Amino acid sequence: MDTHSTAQHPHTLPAAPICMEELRALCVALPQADTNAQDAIAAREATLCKPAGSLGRLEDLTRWLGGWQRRATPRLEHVHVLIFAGNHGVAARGVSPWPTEVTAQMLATFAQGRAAINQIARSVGAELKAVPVHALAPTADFTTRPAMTEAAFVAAVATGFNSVPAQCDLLCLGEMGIGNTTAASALAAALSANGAPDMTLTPGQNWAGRGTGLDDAGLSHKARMIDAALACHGPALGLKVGLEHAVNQPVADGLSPTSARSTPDPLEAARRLGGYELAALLGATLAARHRNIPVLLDGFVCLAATAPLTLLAPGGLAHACLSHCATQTGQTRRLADFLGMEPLLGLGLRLGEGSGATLAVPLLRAALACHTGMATFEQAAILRQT
Ligand SMILES: O=C(O)c1ccc[n+]([C@@H]2O[C@H](COP(=O)([O-])O)[C@@H](O)[C@H]2O)c1
Ligand SMILES: Cc1cc2nc[nH]c2cc1C
Repeated sequence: MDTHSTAQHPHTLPAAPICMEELRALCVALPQADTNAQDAIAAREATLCKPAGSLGRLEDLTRWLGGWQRRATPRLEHVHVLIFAGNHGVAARGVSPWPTEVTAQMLATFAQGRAAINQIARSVGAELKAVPVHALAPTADFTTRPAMTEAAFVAAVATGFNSVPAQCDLLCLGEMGIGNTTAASALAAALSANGAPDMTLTPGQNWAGRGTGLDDAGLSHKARMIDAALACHGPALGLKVGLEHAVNQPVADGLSPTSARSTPDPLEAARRLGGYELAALLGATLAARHRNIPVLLDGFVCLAATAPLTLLAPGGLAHACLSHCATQTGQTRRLADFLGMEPLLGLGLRLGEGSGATLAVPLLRAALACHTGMATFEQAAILRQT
């Protein structure tokens, strides 16, 4: 029995979902943070020898860790990095300057311990695992049809769900997949329209970024491909397609723009516009929530992949922190603002692989060290002026 755990969690650990209905049920029946642990942490924080609130977000992070770990004394002994890798049919449309072979080549590099994330994980004392999803077979080109079948989407979610280690104090999530910033952009555009007045989609150019290094012409082409995907799937998702999306694409599932459903479905958006590794990221984040594990999300692709959780249940991503935004004006910032999340780091990071999430681990270790190691005012014999 763990003496630091403040309450027995009432939630039994669910199995991975095997169909959309089970997945949806798991996404809406989420355990909440342990408020007893959070209150105990806040109470101790107030006694520590520093002006109240002077450690800023570090104080919030300790409370966040404890609340989701359900521990008044959180711990960071077992920190894991999980990278999900997948390939994308839309890559055949020239949306990335790199060939899709790079996805498998980087997986081999992770296995050899020679990628950036291997060095970062080692340097912060985290264990790394990279998982190919759907055997790296590409999704369908989502500019003309859904990226995944329901069965393959749910199987990829289950891969992520089942990859979360049983003994884990903090999970850093990352991804690898040539073309996946186009999928993330299309998904972010669709999901953010969920909150827009009248469900109107914003143009692809609002969501397209340079990814792994597109030039200006490549960036415009990528925005057009995102618009094509939105034109194809928007109506079936109940989203209003604007003129900028009208690029003579076939309309998905025989729906016309005027026969749009009135209830948008974030999981259906993820199936149509996402990718296998994005689905696995969703599954891992969902499993972490059901297993009391706080999560660090690595940038834009991870954020877009897991955004359906927030749209399906209020606070669905409350157990997750966004590690970084490369810039203050890019699409990660836009999506973070939409989801009400504030990144921990900047640093101009735009690698992926879980690099930003893992770089944030020392911040959490420092926050925890302050919380557990500092003297109280009483121990330090410090009195406030009266
Ligand atoms: O995380 C980021 O900010 C980020 C920005 C650009 C590219 N990436 C990585 O680059 C790959 C996708 O880029 P692209 O241009 O092929 O869509 C994928 O492996 C991501 O991990 C990652
Ligand atoms: C070389 C390379 C390494 C990566 N790591 C994550 N995404 C990547 C994309 C490329 C192209």
